[in-house]
Amino acid sequence: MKMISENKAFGGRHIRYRHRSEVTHCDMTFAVFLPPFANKDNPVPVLYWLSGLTCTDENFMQKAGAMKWAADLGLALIAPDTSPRGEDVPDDESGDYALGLGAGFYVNATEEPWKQHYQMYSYVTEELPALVESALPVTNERAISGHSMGGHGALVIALRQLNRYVSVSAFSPIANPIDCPWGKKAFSAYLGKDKSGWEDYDTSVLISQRQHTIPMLIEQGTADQFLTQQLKPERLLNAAQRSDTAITLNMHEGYDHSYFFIATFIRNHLEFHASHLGLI
Ligand SMILES: N[C@@H](CCC(=O)N[C@@H](CSC=O)C(=O)NCC(=O)O)C(=O)O
Repeated sequence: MKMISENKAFGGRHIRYRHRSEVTHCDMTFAVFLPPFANKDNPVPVLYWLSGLTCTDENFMQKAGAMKWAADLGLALIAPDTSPRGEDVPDDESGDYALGLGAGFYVNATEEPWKQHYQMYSYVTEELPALVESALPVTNERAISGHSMGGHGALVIALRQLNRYVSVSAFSPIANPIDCPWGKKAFSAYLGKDKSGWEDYDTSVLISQRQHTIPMLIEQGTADQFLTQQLKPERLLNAAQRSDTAITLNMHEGYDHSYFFIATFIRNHLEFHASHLGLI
């Protein structure tokens, strides 16, 4: 694991690393924020943040305003990239930002030409935590959150990886990817035309299948340009009602899909996770 940059921030450290991934078969970059006083004698719990379409590890750290609150709470932040990258890594030939580079959708692709590199589910749930927990002053107490495509990823991962995450939250998640244009295009490419495997990566389906007990917090702006065509948050409420699962979905008048919305409410989410991680 090679350090790319290190900057002091809010008394802690923002560091970017690059490493060879055995899972995605390419070099991967991720960012970490370590709060003040995190060291090998005092490892701290982690919030994993999954970003949305077109993002890298940088968007969240630079735009969300999360580091100040993470410093105060004693919480580490880890922000992986949103897809594999590199000369050998395929991209969408038409240049659609919702497929290929920056659009890994946190699935393990089964189809050519994607499957050699696009293994983001395994990367985020297995390889990256193992790496950071062995190399950095963090514990295996984990929470997970994300935005849009990353909100979808965070929810799916928390619902499938029982006991690996104590809490999950999301901003403007793609709630039912098997039934929206972004999700249908990505899942067709990565998972194939046979839709039987798609439901394993769909939050609304996973919630509807059985009662879930993991604490779940979701924010959604009413002025989000992707609200009705791509995100469909009402599907989460319908699914939760079917399985008697408790979720909190806060609708916010006038907020859009941007990081301005995330920055407005990120403190609540960090405190939500910190409370479940035993920090407050
Ligand atoms: N550039 C596109 C819009 C892409 C976009 O809005 N990306 C969002 C995530 S969308 C769902 O996953 C994002 O987080 N962008 C990065 C940022 O820093 O804002 C367009 O032109 O419409």
